[in-house]
Amino acid sequence: MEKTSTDAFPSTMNSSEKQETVCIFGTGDFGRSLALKMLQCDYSIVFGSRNPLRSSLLPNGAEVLSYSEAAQKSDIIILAVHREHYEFLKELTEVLKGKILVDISNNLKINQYPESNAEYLAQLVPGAHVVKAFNTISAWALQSGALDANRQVFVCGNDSKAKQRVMDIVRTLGLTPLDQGSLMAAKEIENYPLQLFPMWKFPFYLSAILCVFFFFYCIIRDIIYPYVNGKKDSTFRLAISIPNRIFPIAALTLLALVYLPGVIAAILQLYRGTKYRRFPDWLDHWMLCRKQLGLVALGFAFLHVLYTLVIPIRYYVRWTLKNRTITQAKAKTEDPFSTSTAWLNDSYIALGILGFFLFVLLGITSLPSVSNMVNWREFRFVQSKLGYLTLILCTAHTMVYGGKRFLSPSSLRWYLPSAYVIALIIPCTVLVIKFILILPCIDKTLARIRQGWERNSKQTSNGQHLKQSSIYLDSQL
Ligand SMILES: Cc1cc2nc3c(=O)[nH]c(=O)nc-3n(C[C@H](O)[C@H](O)[C@H](O)COP(=O)(O)OP(=O)(O)OC[C@H]3O[C@@H](n4cnc5c(N)ncnc54)[C@H](O)[C@@H]3O)c2cc1C
Ligand SMILES: NC(=O)C1=CN([C@@H]2O[C@H](COP(=O)(O)OP(=O)(O)OC[C@H]3O[C@@H](n4cnc5c(N)ncnc54)[C@H](OP(=O)(O)O)[C@@H]3O)[C@@H](O)[C@H]2O)C=CC1
Ligand code: HEM
Ligand SMILES: [Fe+3]
Repeated sequence: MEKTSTDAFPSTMNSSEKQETVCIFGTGDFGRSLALKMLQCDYSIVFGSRNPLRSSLLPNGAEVLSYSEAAQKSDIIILAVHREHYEFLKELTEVLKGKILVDISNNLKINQYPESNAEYLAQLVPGAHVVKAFNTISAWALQSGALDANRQVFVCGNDSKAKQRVMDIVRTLGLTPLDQGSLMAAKEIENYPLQLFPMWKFPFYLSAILCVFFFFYCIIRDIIYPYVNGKKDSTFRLAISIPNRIFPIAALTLLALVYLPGVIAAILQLYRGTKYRRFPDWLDHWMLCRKQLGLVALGFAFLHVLYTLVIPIRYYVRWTLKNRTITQAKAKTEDPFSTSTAWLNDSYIALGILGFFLFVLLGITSLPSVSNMVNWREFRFVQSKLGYLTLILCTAHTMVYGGKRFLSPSSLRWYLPSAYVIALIIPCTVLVIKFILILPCIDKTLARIRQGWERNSKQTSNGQHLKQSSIYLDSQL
């Protein structure tokens, strides 16, 4: 599309303090809500409607005309009409020439049409300057003022002056415009409101897979095995014992998976000898949802702690203790006190408590109100260094919990080791690789690569450098 300057049209100011006149096509929900908000901000509003005389419920102070009459009143026209009805604009091509057409439309499905609604509009009315905006704001939020959750308005368009004027309106309405570039970005902007928690999808699916896998694993080891071998009904374990295995295991595994992409990235950088090559998409995406992975892990850790707190009041636990005491009294024997067991027991619980404390600290620093108070270095220190310490403590907690039984053949059931042994595979792998990576000789090379040094620097010209998008997580914080 050719870029014509929007200087040609002067902004239609009514008086010194009054804002300009803006035309809104369509008297539906969104058109009315936007008009009300704009009138409150001192704009003059002219509606364009199929039936100017029959339009009702319109905010006081707004004028209603036919589409072509309304278009002549302003050089900014906000199109509050569904894409399916854009056809009528073809007849207005002459009137709309050189005007700013703001496309606010959304679709019902991702990629519903081959081209974005805004690009389609630009094809329909080639003489106008199409700007995409407002589609992520709901009519209800505009009217009720409940915009705290999302004040961001993504804006894109090919004519920078037209885009600037729309961004000025957005700002005047008390919203935050975010320039997303040319109209080519419209498709992505239109997809935003249709995505349901995009960054949470991977963590949720992953935790669902982990939980299902360990659920069946525990059912086999803790319920089916005792039944087959001793006709014992252990189904009551489904309520607390098994969840209190699945949840901590999920917490530990997910925590390790937060730190695994960092070490994979480091290995890739070492192997390639440069930081200027993009990571594969899967790694990029994984890196970008580490915060969400971490928070889901924290949720599971909380559940584990709650389930652990109720252990002493469980009937099964009280019965076992009482029964053992009675059996010992009858047999006139007693368990000798084992200092090493006491040490192991206290140690694993202490490690769990400390690990959980740091875990919560990580969660607190990820709250925007807290992360905004610390600078980038401090945030990285907490997230990276304390994060690894959390992983070390939680892994140690699980290992010491295994204690003397850890890897002993007697704890195998149908050749299956205890669930926590499997849960330790990923955390231990991450910690071992991290340990290797921080060995001085490797760490030095990695640090140089991350400062921009390249092993084969002669082969790559500076102009071709591609920045890795995943490392820069600041936008997420
Ligand atoms: C409860 C909880 C909450 C979390 N909240 C957040 C959150 O709010 N936000 C968030 O982003 N993550 C969050 N996370 C995820 C995680 O803690 C962070 O992503 C953490 O930074 C990952 O650490 P890393 O060492 O693997 O980091 P990486 O960023 O992968 O860094 C690895 C190493 O490379 C270095 N490095 C990385 N990039 C560069 C570069 N471009 N140049 C030079 N050196 C570089 C770093 O100094 C670091 O030593 C959370 C995790 C948990 C468990
Ligand atoms: N509602 C919301 O919360 C949001 C809506 N949007 C977008 O805003 C646009 C308008 O949405 P909304 O106001 O909810 O929709 P409505 O159905 O409430 O309003 C659409 C308006 O379009 C006009 N129109 C023009 N031609 C036709 C036609 N052939 N058939 C029917 N109506 C026509 C009508 O106005 P008239 O009768 O005056 O001609 C009608 O009132 C959509 O593109 C939507 O995706 C974006 C973000 C949020
Ligand atoms: C206040 C903090 C914590 C306490 C008091 C605690 C206590 C316990 C206890 C008592 C057990 C044994 C449960 C049983 O006998 O069934 C256990 C097991 C376990 N804990 Fe913790 N824990 C804490 C935090 C954590 C954290 C933060 C993690 C990991 C992220 C974790 C991971 C595990 C794992 C993987 C097991 C083994 C589960 C199994 O297979 O039975 N714990 N913990
Ligand atoms: Fe143009």
